[in-house]
Amino acid sequence: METDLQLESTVWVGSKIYRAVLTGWQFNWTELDKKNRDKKTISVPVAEVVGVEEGRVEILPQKLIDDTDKVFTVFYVKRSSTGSSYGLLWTLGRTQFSVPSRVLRDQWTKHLRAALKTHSPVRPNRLLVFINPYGGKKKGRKIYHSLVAPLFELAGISCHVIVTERANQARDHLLKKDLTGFDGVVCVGGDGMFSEILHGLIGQTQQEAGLCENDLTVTLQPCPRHIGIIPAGSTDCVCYATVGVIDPVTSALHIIIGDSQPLDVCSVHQASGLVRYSVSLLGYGFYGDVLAESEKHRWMGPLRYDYSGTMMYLSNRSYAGIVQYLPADPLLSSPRDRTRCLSGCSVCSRSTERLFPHSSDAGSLYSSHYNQFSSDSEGEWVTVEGRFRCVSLTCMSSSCPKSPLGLSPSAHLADGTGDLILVWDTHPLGFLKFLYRHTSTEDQFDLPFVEVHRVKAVRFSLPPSKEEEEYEEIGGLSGGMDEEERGYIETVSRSGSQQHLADRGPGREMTNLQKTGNPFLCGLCCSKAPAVSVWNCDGEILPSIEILSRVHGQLVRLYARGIEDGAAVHCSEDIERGCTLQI
Ligand SMILES: CCCCCCCCCCCCC/C=C/[C@@H](O)[C@H](COP(=O)(O)O)NC(=O)CCCCC
Ligand SMILES: Nc1ncnc2c1ncn2[C@@H]1O[C@H](COP(=O)(O)OP(=O)(O)O)[C@@H](O)[C@H]1O
Ligand SMILES: [Ca+2]
Repeated sequence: METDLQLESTVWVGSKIYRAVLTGWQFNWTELDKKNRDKKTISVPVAEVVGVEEGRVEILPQKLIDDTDKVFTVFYVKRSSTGSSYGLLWTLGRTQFSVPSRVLRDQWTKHLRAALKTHSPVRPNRLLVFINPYGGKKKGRKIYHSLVAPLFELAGISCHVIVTERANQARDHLLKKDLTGFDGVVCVGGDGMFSEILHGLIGQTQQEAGLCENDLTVTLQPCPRHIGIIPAGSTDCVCYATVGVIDPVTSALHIIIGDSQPLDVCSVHQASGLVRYSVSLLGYGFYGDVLAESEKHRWMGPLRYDYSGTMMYLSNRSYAGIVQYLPADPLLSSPRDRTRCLSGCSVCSRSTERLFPHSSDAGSLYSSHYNQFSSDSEGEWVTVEGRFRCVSLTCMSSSCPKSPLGLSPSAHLADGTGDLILVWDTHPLGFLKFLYRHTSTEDQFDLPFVEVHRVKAVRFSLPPSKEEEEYEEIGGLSGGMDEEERGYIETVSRSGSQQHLADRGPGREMTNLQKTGNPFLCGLCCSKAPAVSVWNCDGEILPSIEILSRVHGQLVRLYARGIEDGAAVHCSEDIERGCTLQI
């Protein structure tokens, strides 16, 4: 039987006989018994077919073609559980079909390819790929060329590949070069590399739209190009939180089939304008100190975070600060509602309607972005002041292999809000309990010294008494910076004027860790601790302490689909915790 996008015939897979049916949206093949009765059916959505080739074809580890006249091979997405990770692992499924004639073989390949074009219009044709050869365990190049490039080739995607030679090369390229013809940008690296792509694409989009990124109140234009992440970094949080596993093949398959996951982005401003964007972690205190310390130990690779985390825990620091936040609508969702943002999340879908009220399809999203920060609809700011172990803002769960449920397990990828986590100063064992709960399913917010708020914006400032001490000791915290970078550290004084660290005079205090060289003594015995910490912004140290951050709903789109519902099956602990799983 044959119509435009439909085809049905008898086929053989190995020695077994099947009836194969293409219905347009679905391709399936059913094993038949000797009396022609149906046995098992395998069904693949056309949207998840990766490619169709004439003959018997192998792709990995290398492409081998045996162009047998009456055989065609179909490649498609196959799911398997990982056991340990939250999401589902995708692998490349491959089935070789034999048919009675070459004519029928050609009909099958023609129809399947036509169905792919018709039903998967969002697939990328051309991609710009940046590889950071130094990220994570320095395996970016190998991962791309051995695991990813063959899949892109199979899917007929053409790629322009740039192996970076310096930090910020990818960002600068995106800001300066004409991106016409590229459907998306892929980064092979970690969260820092993703952040470069994020800055490049957001900046380039605002330039084209004539919008000023420095203006905190401006409604930024969502980026029309998708970002793909092939994980090859240290934390790989953005990949883990949007796909559910750290696996280059899974991520490559999401890119190939043109999956689309919107993502909220925080912009971070100081008085003089935009400082950076953040998606995974904007953290002051513990996470800032861990990052600053870890930069001195980059040679350790991903282990630098474990080492620095231990050192910073033992140094037992807390910092004074004033936190102001603008709460999000509590009727829409809450960071304590025990839901999980999964693929097709209803909270995020409703947010799309709210953020883009006049758009009926994704294509028109970019012309009707609702002003999310108009002063009349802002609401009331809340102010808290005190000493904190850490102050963190994340606009997604920020789950990662270190913390499978993340910094805020019920945060949403695309709801236009972020979660503000305030950990007040507490006893070292209390703080250890808080940190340890990130590695298990125990609720890290169910502690008396922890608060979590769903917010639209956050402001952080130093209490008046800290103003003088502000940068006295930042030299000890900005361990990863060279002299030149340190010179750039500046603050906004309470009167609003900016002052350079270099202008602040002599007498910079050493941190206790520097004085004693002993983290135990430093944390537990010495009295003088640094007065200020630094901000960790997705793995970069910010040059300012007093900042204002706001969430921009669904500012970028990733080639991902969120964590698939099938993952719920593997999360028995979550069900015990009473989670409602959002579908
Ligand atoms: C006693 C056990 C303590 C375990 C604490 C676990 C807490 C883990 C939370 C991790 C949140 C990660 C948020 C992501 C941050 C990344 O953007 C950033 C840069 O990543 P990359 O470019 O890949 O290097 N990573 C970090 O800042 C690492 C934080 C590690 C904190 C221990
Ligand atoms: N060729 C390069 N040399 C040095 N640094 C680079 C290069 N390319 C990218 N970077 C920078 O390396 C930093 C870390 O990269 P990332 O891929 O996130 O690895 P990791 O997860 O190990 O930190 C990023 O901030 C990025 O700007
Ligand atoms: Ca969010």
